Amino acid sequence: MAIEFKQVDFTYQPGTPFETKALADINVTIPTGSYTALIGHTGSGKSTLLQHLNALLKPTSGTVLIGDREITPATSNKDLKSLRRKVGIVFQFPESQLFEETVAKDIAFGPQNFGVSEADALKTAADMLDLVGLPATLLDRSPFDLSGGQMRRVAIAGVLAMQPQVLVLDEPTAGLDPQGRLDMMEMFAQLRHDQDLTVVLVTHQMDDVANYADHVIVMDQGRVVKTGTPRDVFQDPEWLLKHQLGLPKTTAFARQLVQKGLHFDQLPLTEDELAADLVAQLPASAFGGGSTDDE
Ligand SMILES: Nc1ncnc2c1ncn2[C@@H]1O[C@H](COP(=O)(O)OP(=O)(O)OP(=O)(O)O)[C@@H](O)[C@H]1O
Repeated sequence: MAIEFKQVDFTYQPGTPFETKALADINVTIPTGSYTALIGHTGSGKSTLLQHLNALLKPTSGTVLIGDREITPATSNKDLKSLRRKVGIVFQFPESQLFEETVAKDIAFGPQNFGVSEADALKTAADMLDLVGLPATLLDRSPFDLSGGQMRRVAIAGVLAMQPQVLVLDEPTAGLDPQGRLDMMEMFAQLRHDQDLTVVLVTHQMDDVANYADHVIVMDQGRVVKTGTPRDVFQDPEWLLKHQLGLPKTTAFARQLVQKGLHFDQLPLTEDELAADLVAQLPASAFGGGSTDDE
């Protein structure tokens, strides 16, 4: 399901001394099936834009097209339920929203709220727990007895239980250890593939953008200042610096190598790309033990 912003402005607390224009003239599309990363310096408007993806916020002016639904300043708050099902948002630290006695009940809460029978919702809960890589033995446990990473997966299972078409992730790996981060990012890639999801990821982790996204939206001071593939966005380090953004670690390392005289046709984005580029530049003699031609 595609989401399109047309000339969207958003102002917090208009007409008060606290009035803040958070979005200005946003014209951007999140294509169906894309893995879109939304990046930008703190305060650039990412969270505000994210809340427009399922009409938690409505534009002050302009239009957001979410699938076939058109959201304008005049859209009523009624009748947004089906939209909220289609676009599932995993907010930062979603585990803080767990509240039920058992893992099963927590995951089943959303579907039951939408009229699914208890038996069917509990069946869905079991399926979703499996989908997020947790064992069925956890179903009857209290969510509060789980590890932080497991709690987060349960919270994500609760969002997936609504069978969204678009999964929106707001800094989903914040606070996890490196292995936990990697596992979580791999899980989203797998879910996207298996569930045919459109994914929107808000992140400050440029490595994740390079490794997983295929479309990037860059924001600065409430405006979209660039859209493109990760390769488009990360080819101009000076431009990124100007917008207070960094490079993926691999790209930053490749840049150091360029300063020491190596050449890359394009700066590599991932470890695999860097390794392949370096190997291609090394002389055959660097590969010890392979050749017996001279003997
Ligand atoms: N509830 C609010 N009331 C008034 N102003 C707000 C509110 N929420 C955000 N803002 C302001 O809107 C602007 C955009 O904030 P937003 O949270 O969307 O940025 P962000 O890019 O998500 O930042 P971060 O990376 O720190 O999460 C900022 O100037 C912020 O101070």
